[in-house]
Amino acid sequence: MNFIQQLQASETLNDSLLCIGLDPEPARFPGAWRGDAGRIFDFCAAIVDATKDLAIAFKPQIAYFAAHRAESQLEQLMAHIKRVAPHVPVILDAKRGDIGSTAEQYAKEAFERYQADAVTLSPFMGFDSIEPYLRYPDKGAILLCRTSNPGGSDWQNQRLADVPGTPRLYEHLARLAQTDWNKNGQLGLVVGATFPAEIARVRELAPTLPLLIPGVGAQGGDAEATVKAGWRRAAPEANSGQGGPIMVSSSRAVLYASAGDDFAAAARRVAMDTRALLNRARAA
Ligand SMILES: O=C(O)c1cc(=O)[nH]c(=O)n1[C@@H]1O[C@H](COP(=O)(O)O)[C@@H](O)[C@H]1O
Repeated sequence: MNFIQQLQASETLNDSLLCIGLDPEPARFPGAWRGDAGRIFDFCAAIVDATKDLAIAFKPQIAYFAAHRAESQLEQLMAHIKRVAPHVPVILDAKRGDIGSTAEQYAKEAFERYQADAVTLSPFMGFDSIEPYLRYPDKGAILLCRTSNPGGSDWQNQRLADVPGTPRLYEHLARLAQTDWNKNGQLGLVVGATFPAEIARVRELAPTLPLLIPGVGAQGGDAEATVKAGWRRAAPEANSGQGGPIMVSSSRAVLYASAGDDFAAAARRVAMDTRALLNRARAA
């Protein structure tokens, strides 16, 4: 199964559009684990175990592991997810972007070392910085397009020429990702839940691509507007050009729903509520 097929299967099996972000911060761990970077695996594994029937995908953020010299715990976590939730694809959030020869090493890191099903990438350096990832045709490569942070507007929302009607940078990228760059049909795009109008525009330009949509929960994005803007019912005919999956991602709101020993049960409750909210918007 390639990444898009994995997403379609997990959306159906877990009846979910919710991606759970794994951003472990030892300072926020519960009880006796607080401040203990040696518990990163235990914390994340408990969250995975509590939510594995609720998620379309998991998304570990590599910086939260590397900052604590916890790469071996990330390897352990990836193996754990494959073991207990083989039906839920894993996106390594690394936002890599570099010249081709270095990108080859990053691709190897994501797909061979960590066995990720997809990776997030910064497309700022152009197609040759993306191409090495396309040599793994079953894996997903998800390009930053219209990010959730306020500074996302600094570049991404600029027009390519100072002429009304000229595409904005994020629109140009969405079009390229849907067409010329998508050699093996494995590209996806990141669009922030904090900008629903732009999600709708990206969906117009990239009707079949998977969209990773962070920014609900802690960043205050509108979950309902996000689904309305990005989700389209798949048309019955194959290759109809519609209905790319969406993964609406939340990290802190799920992980730190409780600071107590009931953190995993609390994470499950928030994940259930968020999944239900997204599903109601999908049905509306
Ligand atoms: O690629 C991402 O996942 C990402 C893109 C983006 O535009 N905004 C964004 O917040 N993210 C990531 O999504 C997560 C957001 O976490 P919460 O705000 O806690 O839900 C972090 O790991 C960010 O690095």
